[in-house]
Amino acid sequence: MTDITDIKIFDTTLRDGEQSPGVNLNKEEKLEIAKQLERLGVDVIEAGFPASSEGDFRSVKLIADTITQSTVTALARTKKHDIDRAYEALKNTPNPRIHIFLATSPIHREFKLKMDKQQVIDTSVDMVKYSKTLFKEVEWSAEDASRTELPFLKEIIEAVIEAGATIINLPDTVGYTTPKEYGDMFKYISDNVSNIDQAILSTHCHNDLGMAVANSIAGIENGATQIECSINGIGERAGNAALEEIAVALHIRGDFYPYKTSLNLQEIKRSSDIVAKLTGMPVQPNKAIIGRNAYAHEAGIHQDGMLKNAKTYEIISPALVGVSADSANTLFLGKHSGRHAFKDKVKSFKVELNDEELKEAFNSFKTLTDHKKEVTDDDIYSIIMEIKTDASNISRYVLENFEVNYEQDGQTKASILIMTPDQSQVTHEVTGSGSVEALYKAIQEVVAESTNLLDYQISSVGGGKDALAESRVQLKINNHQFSGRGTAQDVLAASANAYINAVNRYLMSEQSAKTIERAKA
Ligand SMILES: CC(=O)SCCNC(=O)CCNC(=O)[C@H](O)C(C)(C)COP(=O)(O)OP(=O)(O)OC[C@H]1O[C@@H](n2cnc3c(N)ncnc32)[C@H](O)[C@@H]1OP(=O)(O)O
Ligand SMILES: CC(C)C(=O)C(=O)O
Ligand SMILES: [Mg+2]
Repeated sequence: MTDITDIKIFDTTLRDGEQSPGVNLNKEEKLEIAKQLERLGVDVIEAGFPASSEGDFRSVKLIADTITQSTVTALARTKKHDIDRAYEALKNTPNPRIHIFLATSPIHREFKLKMDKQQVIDTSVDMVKYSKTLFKEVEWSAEDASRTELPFLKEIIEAVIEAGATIINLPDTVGYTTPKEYGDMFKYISDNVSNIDQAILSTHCHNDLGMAVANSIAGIENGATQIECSINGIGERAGNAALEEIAVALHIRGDFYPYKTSLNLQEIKRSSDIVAKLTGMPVQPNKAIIGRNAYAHEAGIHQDGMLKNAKTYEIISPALVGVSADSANTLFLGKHSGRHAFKDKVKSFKVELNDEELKEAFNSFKTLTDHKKEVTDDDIYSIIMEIKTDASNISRYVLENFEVNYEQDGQTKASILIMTPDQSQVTHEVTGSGSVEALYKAIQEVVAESTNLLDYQISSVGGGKDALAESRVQLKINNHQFSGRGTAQDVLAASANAYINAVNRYLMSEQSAKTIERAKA
């Protein structure tokens, strides 16, 4: 019988994933994702890059102070300052790891770093040694490893292991490699690096040519025992290898692949949902494992086969990854439901709400039942996430009321009543050429910040004609980009909430920057 190898899952949703253009998570959002990653059972959570900003430092620290099961790691350049910031952020977590990187390929050495081979080796060795004075676990990454000369890669890996690195990551930074080529690189390193038994090898693949998952699997077939990946495959440019695809491929093809992970596959759908919601990056319908259509059968011949035996066309049971068979509720929640049933439902999401939050969630749920016949799991999860990541502890704008009078051939009138951060109530009326346009103009003219709408999206959450509307916006506020999201029964209310949410997220970041300044002073 073939031995089964344990594969460690290193999740980089909160670091490389957050490098996706347009994604900007605040610390409350990052913490919610980190808690879900822990429930999913990932071995390592890469929480961020503390030296990159004060905000990221605080997010990594909050995660490190909270997470107890998974290893928490943070990225650092080969610079003492970056390593010190990572140490400060990670020092309270039970299982800390530093992740330092330096590019090794000729093109990065020559044009970006302006270093020769020896300088790249010396800098890496010095910084691994320095890291070792602060951390037991030191991961070193050879950025752009897949375009690096193999003999040089062998030489530098031997040197950093000698200096104390315990994990060696060989990224395909630009998504250029192929499964055969990437696998061969791991084989070469496993066969030729004299001290490789003192470190574990790791993959980190990008999806520019659509081969990130295949490349990662080729890596483990040739000696790697850690895979770096992200939920929904988000990440720089075309993204990283998708965690859910790797996890389910190894599970479903366990007859072929002798590997196992410690992931709780049932948590995959929920992890995907929370990341899509909080990053504002929806999942494409035909995305493997978690797309809306991944378990839908449309063609008559397929439906006929499914009815006769589901295995004719279905290789993955939706329940395996936490997609309920009909995506409907087993416990129907509606107008006549009470607190107990609601609390029970919240419990099933494994999200903790304190009494105050539970009360607020129940009230929002009850309001929703006045408008919606059936409240779905997605609706309730949206309500919970709105509350968990709310900025209500800061001075902010609250849209108290609005009215829009749409005229097909004329000008649409919008009037709003807003509570401003200094607690004054302001009413304002404008005309515009459409409902959303008029509403946004009214808000824009009331808020003190200079805002400019860059992107606007509206979609439905859950199914049915009375589904909740979810809106996402990107605003430019005082020269910074902020995203906002809003959920409501009505599309205009969702749109208005999204706009206000983006402005409040801006205020929140301003207020926390001021708190940091004050703390420093
Ligand atoms: C492949 C990856 O995903 S790597 C991670 C990428 N992630 C990010 O860059 C997100 C966060 N980054 C940031 O916030 C900023 O880039 C910072 C704070 C890290 C640095 O900002 P700045 O000091 O303004 O530098 P900038 O980003 O313009 O340039 C990067 C500098 O780091 C150097 N550098 C790049 N990689 C490394 C490294 N691994 N070790 C040491 N120095 C490095 C570059 O050569 C350049 O140096 P130079 O200023 O001497 O030319
Ligand atoms: C920092 C490293 C690990 C990276 O993200 C890459 O090379 O893609
Ligand atoms: Mg990367």
